[in-house]
Amino acid sequence: MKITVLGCGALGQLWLSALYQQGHDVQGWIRIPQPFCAVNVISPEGTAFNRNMPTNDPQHLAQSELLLVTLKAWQVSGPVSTLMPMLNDNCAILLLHNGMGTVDELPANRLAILQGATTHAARHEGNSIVHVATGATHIGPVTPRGAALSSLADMLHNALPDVAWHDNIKPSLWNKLAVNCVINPLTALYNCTNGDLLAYADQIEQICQEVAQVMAIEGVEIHRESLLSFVYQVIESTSANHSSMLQDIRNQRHTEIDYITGYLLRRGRKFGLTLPVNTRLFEQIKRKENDYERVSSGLPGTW
Ligand SMILES: NC(=O)C1=CN([C@@H]2O[C@H](COP(=O)(O)OP(=O)(O)OC[C@H]3O[C@@H](n4cnc5c(N)ncnc54)[C@H](OP(=O)(O)O)[C@@H]3O)[C@@H](O)[C@H]2O)C=CC1
Ligand SMILES: CC(C)(CO)C(=O)C(=O)O
Repeated sequence: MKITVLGCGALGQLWLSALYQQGHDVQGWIRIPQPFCAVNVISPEGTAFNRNMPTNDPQHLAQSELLLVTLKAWQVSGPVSTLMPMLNDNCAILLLHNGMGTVDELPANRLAILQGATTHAARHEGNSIVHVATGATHIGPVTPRGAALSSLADMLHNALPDVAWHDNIKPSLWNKLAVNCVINPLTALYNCTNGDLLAYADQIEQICQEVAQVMAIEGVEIHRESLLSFVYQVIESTSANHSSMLQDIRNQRHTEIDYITGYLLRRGRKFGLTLPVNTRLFEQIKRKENDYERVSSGLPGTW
């Protein structure tokens, strides 16, 4: 299959190497137009994949059957909107990122758009991407034309297992959002590993209670206790992790809070819910983010 992977960071390189090794005709799409990028991936078993892969070929993009988007949530709408007019009518777009709400930012279109959530873990180490842990990727349609594309899950599964297809992807995305609403802001505020969050049971329960309220109104069937136990399961299975938000804050990078807690608050507000616990967490993370973003933009600290 002809595929373009937009965003050649940790997840992007993982997919580029896996799809290439499965025999697919794959290119990357990077910010700086250049004809290739180095893809260096170290598998969980320690095997290295090192290869220069083609990038930014407009003809390859126009013929692609899949645009796999592995950008951070806040990076998605700009480049995807720019590339959309260059895609053919039968090209599917698969958004693979933490958080929700990016699909609402895209211009009106008739394309097949899918979204997914993954539990694979990969991180940058020097010039390489270390595939720290294998996991599962859940994908499904977020526009009507995506509904017929379950065969994509099989193709992706053969490259980087496990991949599961869901006719209704909403519950998987909301469950992942719940996990991120708990783990990401709390670890960033307490500057701790995911496992250390076991000491904050009351706060975890309050966050989950508010998320469950919004999920119920969104029509996602959920029991408060099972959501809580799912969140604890992830805390335990990723206990040694430093969450992506903690890493973003430590490295003074823009976080995904607007698409995690921010998305929850926007959906809650639509239904008249105030969600005080998540609102406070959102404000605390934005304050941290604003501190360094204001400094780097050269703006004064107060206005
Ligand atoms: N890594 C992981 O283990 C997991 C990640 N996720 C989620 O997946 C998403 C991607 O994460 P991850 O791969 O770690 O992130 P990375 O930051 O490693 O990758 C994003 C890549 O996109 C590039 N990029 C940014 N803007 C553009 C643009 N306009 N055009 C082309 N490329 C661009 C970035 O380049 P540059 O660096 O130059 O900005 C970077 O290489 C996030 O939502 C993350 O939360 C989910 C589960 C696990
Ligand atoms: C599941 C979790 C919390 C793992 O660290 C994650 O998705 C992240 O760090 O962004």
